[in-house]
Amino acid sequence: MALTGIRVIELAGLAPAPFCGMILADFGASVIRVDRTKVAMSLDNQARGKRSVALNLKTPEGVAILRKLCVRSDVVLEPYRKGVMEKLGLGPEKLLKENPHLIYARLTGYGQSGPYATVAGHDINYIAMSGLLSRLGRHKDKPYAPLNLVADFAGGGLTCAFGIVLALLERTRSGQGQIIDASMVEGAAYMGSFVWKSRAIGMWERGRGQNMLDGGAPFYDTYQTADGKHVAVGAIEPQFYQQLLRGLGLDTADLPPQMSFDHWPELKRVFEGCFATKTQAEWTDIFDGTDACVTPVLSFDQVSSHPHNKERGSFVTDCGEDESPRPAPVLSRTPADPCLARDPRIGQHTGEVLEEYGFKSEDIDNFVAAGVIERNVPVAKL
Ligand SMILES: C[C@H](CCC[C@H](C)C(=O)SCCNC(=O)CCNC(=O)[C@H](O)C(C)(C)COP(=O)(O)OP(=O)(O)OC[C@H]1O[C@@H](n2cnc3c(N)ncnc32)[C@H](O)[C@@H]1OP(=O)(O)O)[C@H]1CC[C@H]2[C@@H]3[C@H](O)C[C@@H]4C[C@H](O)CC[C@]4(C)[C@H]3C[C@H](O)[C@]12C
Repeated sequence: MALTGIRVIELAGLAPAPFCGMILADFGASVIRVDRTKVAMSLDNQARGKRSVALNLKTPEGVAILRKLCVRSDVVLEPYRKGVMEKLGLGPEKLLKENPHLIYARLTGYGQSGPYATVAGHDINYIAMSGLLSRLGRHKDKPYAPLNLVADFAGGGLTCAFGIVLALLERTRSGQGQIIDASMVEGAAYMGSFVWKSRAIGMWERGRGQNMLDGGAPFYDTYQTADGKHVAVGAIEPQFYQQLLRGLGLDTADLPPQMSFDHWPELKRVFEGCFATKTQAEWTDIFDGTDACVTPVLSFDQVSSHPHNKERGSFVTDCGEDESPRPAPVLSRTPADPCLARDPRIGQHTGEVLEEYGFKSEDIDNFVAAGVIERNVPVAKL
């Protein structure tokens, strides 16, 4: 796999950093998640392929152990509020001095500087601060956050993983590590570059929910079908729009022009009436194989058995029968090979990892006795 041989230390966080760690693990990195001790249950549901070490960083021994892990690693990924790592004696200056090759990734909401740097926040706050949230939502409705996808995962976890891969690539030339300041506000804003830059051509001149790609246009929206399900319509280009009208049994001559903003509400009502006459499956039969850009809105239950996704193997099932998306994109020679074993328990790999990093077994036993680390070895079922 592309990242085989790369050693990553991920400090356990809420959602964005776990996703970043999972991406790296999916593509072959050895990812060790450092969990707190005395925790009943992991919050990490993106733990695929990771190992867990339970370490009390509020002890000097715990800090020393982490430093030793970082000396022999390529990447450390930290998801805490600005200043937390420095307070623990684990700041980047110190760790990079001990290991100049280390890539020190800091994944936060507001970044490492500025008046908000130390303030708590979540995805919705970060997309609000990026400007994007002001553009998301329906006409005459309040701004609406699309799950916690934009900042936490696209602007956060994925962007940070990209930064790590860039730094690893650059390190092959310079031999040096570096610090990555991954702010979810900036990651989300950057992901929104198309929106920013297409303002110049008037794409967002109208209010929220009244533009072509934000639910304003009748040819770029979802519609309810006769069985209460939905279809998604994305027929932007005139030649595809014509195919949409053909499938709906509508005649261009009876309708206002596609790009007449003032007629969009009226045209939407026409489309709503049409789509309400047949079931989702019936519309799928009509539109499948055409360029009308109409697709069923699939539920999580339906998605892996759709013939297209099924043929490509777009979803994987783990040993607990849980389905999830396979890693993307697909690399031809070195594709990801996601681990299908059960997620690690907190501290499941403490002993194994510490031995791998050169700790003696008697020292490991002493750390356990002192409450610096925890081992949680699963009991074999007979
Ligand atoms: C799925 C839910 C997650 C939702 C995601 C949400 C929408 C997001 O947007 S996540 C993005 C959040 N923002 C960031 O990550 C930005 C950067 N980070 C921060 O700004 C902050 O970390 C913070 C604001 C997120 C949290 O601040 P906090 O004050 O808590 O922490 P910090 O200041 O960073 O300091 C950390 C301290 O911890 C110490 N530490 C760290 N490691 C160790 C260690 N190994 N040993 C000892 N100490 C350690 C460190 O030193 C710091 O100490 P100090 O403070 O003294 O300096 C999930 C959200 C809630 C979940 C549910 C909930 O938990 C209840 C259930 C629990 C159960 O177990 C499972 C089911 C739950 C229902 C659970 C389910 C889901 O997981 C959630 C809903």
